[in-house]
Amino acid sequence: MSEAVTRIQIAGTEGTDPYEVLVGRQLLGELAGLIGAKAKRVAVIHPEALDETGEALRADLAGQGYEAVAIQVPNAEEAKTAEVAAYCWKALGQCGFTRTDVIVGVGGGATTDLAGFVAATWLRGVRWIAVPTTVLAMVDAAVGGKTGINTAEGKNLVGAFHPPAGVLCDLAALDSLPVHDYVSGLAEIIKAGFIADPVILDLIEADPQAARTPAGPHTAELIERSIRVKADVVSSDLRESGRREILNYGHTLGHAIEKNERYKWRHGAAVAVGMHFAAELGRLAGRLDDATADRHRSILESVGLPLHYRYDQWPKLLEAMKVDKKSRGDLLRFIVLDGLAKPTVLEGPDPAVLLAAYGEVGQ
Ligand SMILES: NC(=O)c1ccc[n+]([C@@H]2O[C@H](COP(=O)([O-])OP(=O)(O)OC[C@H]3O[C@@H](n4cnc5c(N)ncnc54)[C@H](O)[C@@H]3O)[C@@H](O)[C@H]2O)c1
Ligand SMILES: O=C(O)C(=O)C[C@@H](O)[C@H](O)[C@H](O)COP(=O)(O)O
Ligand SMILES: [Zn+2]
Repeated sequence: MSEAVTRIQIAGTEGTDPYEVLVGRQLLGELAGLIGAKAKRVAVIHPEALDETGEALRADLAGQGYEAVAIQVPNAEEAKTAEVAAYCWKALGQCGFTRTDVIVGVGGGATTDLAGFVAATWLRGVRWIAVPTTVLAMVDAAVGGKTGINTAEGKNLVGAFHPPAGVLCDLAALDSLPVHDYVSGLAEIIKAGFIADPVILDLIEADPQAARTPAGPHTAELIERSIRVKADVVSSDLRESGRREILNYGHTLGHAIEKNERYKWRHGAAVAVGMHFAAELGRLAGRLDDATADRHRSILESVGLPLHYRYDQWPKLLEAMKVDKKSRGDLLRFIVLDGLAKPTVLEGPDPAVLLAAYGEVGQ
């Protein structure tokens, strides 16, 4: 694999600064430049699973003269709570964190969502840098400035648009990722393939088993292509006024499943079921051809992602979907495909069509 560093630009829009997503290895040397000369303090927010990484980063920054603190948070979705955000605010307050100081979020998407949210809210917004360590966080969560936490009522219901100053995707981090988490990230990569870049689908279909590990031949290309899809979308619609909604493909049902599972399912697994549902919905609404709809099942299954969820849970899922951020009043809205790489919005589908689509997913 090439040791070159790829730099992907995100445009600064709507009053925000441009920034870069770097993909490569041994990128931590880039951190000081991103932190900048004005910062005196740096807070490294990391999950329990990465305590050694978090502490090494803290020690390195302290060696460079910063007052560096490490803030350890729970793993995975347990970090995306108001209580954990309050714990982080307390730690920042206790070390006298000011508007020129910088937060570094190191971890998976749950950690970068939390760290970004803490950065967005502390003193009404401080600089932050994302160091994603899962494939999902590299290709999606750490890019684009959506930050947030969950509530009992739903996924990501509290949050802010607050782009990072930079994103460092060190591919070496993926070597320690459990296969279950690696595969979960493939769901967002496959999403990018269906909504915008079908070459992604071809690369995975060429050898689905190889795609399940970071040692696969196309790992860097899959990650970079997915980041480019996201970069293109968020560069033109940071605050989801329109086009950005396509990144929500599979998420309407996916988020409802996550809530129903009390956030114990991995996000990517729930989104995989959600994309299967969206494909069936597109097909039944007369938008999507059979071959592309069937391709969802085959590719998701080939890498080991789930297609199905409990049929008896439909009433609860329908209720949860009503608070999806794409809903307007009582109108449910879904991203579906008019064809491969042709995402569009389906507004207020007939409840019978929704149920029929779930009939293909529920078991
Ligand atoms: N903001 C966005 O635009 C956006 C986009 C997509 C997903 N998300 C969010 O991202 C979250 C999912 O992120 P995820 O799939 O990365 O899961 P995650 O953050 O829950 O991480 C999965 C597990 O892996 C551990 N981990 C992280 N890096 C590791 C490494 N290198 N080695 C070993 N263990 C490691 C974590 O501590 C955790 O236990 C969800 O909350 C989802 O809503 C946000
Ligand atoms: O960046 C976006 O926009 C997305 O929708 C990307 C999704 O993969 C991601 O899970 C996001 O957090 C969902 O956003 P939400 O607004 O539906 O909570
Ligand atoms: Zn997602």
